[in-house]
Amino acid sequence: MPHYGDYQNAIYGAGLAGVVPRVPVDFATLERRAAAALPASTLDYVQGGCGDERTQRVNADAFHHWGMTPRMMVDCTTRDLSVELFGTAFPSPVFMAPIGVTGICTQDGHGDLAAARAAAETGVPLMASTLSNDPLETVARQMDDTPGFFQLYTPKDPDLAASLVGRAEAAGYKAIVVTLDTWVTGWRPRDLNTGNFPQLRGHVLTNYFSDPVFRARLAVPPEQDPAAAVRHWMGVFGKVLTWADLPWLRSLTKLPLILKGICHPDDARRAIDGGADAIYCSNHGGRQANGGIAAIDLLPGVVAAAGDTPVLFDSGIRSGTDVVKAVALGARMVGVGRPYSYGLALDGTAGAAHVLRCILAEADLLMAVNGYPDLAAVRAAGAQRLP
Ligand SMILES: Cc1cc2nc3c(=O)[nH]c(=O)nc-3n(C[C@H](O)[C@H](O)[C@H](O)COP(=O)(O)O)c2cc1C
Ligand SMILES: O=C(O)C(=O)c1ccccc1
Repeated sequence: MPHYGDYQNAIYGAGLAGVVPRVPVDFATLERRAAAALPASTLDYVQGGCGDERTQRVNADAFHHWGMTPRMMVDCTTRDLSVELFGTAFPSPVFMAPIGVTGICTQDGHGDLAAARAAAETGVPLMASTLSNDPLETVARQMDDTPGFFQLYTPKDPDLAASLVGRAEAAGYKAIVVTLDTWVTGWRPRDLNTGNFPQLRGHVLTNYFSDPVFRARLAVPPEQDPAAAVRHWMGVFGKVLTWADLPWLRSLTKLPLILKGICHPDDARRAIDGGADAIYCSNHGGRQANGGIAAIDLLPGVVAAAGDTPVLFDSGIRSGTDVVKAVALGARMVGVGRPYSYGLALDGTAGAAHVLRCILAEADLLMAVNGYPDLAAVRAAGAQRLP
């Protein structure tokens, strides 16, 4: 069982030798440092959100109106953060949420491989986005024994959808995560003010350009006419999914199917009735719709509706404390988004691994201090909504 809190001792020990962390341990400093390191266009895309970014801000701020009560005299010498999902044991509830511009978060353009190596080093699973600078097969190979998930952006071309899912299965991904909330791009003033949308500049489309079905639709290969390939991508990218599509989505794979972007209890029930194996409660980090409710405030309703079906969560996780609160409110697994992108930007694989280790160490030490020896105890303790 990993002792995540030991990372704190490692940092203090290095400090005795005059060595301080290359990447900050807290989110505010991490974001400031990443802002100075990333090209302005990438920073705007990663850091920005929809409208005046109010939903993005409340996602993170809302964690402050949930509080936990410590219990004393509990033997918490070691903490067990492990969870089970679809019969697989994971050492912790933390995973890396899919981030479609991971590729360009590192200077070499291979951020997807760096993130997959961070997964291998930490045991924190990566949900690999359809939008990637390296093919999903190459990304999977970097994960070693850490299970990976494949996030599907469902294209309008059903054969292409089937091809992407088939490739993900063959590459060994353990589940298919279908994102429901991004068939069209939300209104993002930062990117609009600079006229920058990375995909249109040919970034992160490798899974399409390497796909036999996608290639068969083009007059000439993407290598010969990248602009035409990007235009084809624009036409095919975002299918509007309705409940009528769920049987088809379900039929695409025998792998567990996770639906991402579900925030309403009725939608959770309908997804489960339609064969989803897990619900992923998320508002896309406030990037798609503004004027929304903080995702963490919607989680309890989704968890209650989901019953025994596991619920994954992301949107606003900035610390280990946030992870513990999300588990207390019923999340089986908890996704980290922007923070690991910033770790990648500052120090590649090591930077992302460091960000994840800091989050895990804080979660572990919080459980130690609060008298929660495992995640069942966290869940039983719950979190209280503050007035
Ligand atoms: C730059 C960026 C790109 C993203 N790309 C994807 C994607 O390709 N697929 C997807 O399902 N979600 C994508 N998301 C949403 C994340 O999976 C996740 O829901 C969100 O980042 C959580 O919010 P947080 O970053 O504030 O923690 C992206 C998020 C960011 C910040
Ligand atoms: O930037 C995003 O959040 C994202 O996931 C996306 C992907 C493709 C088109 C628009 C948005």
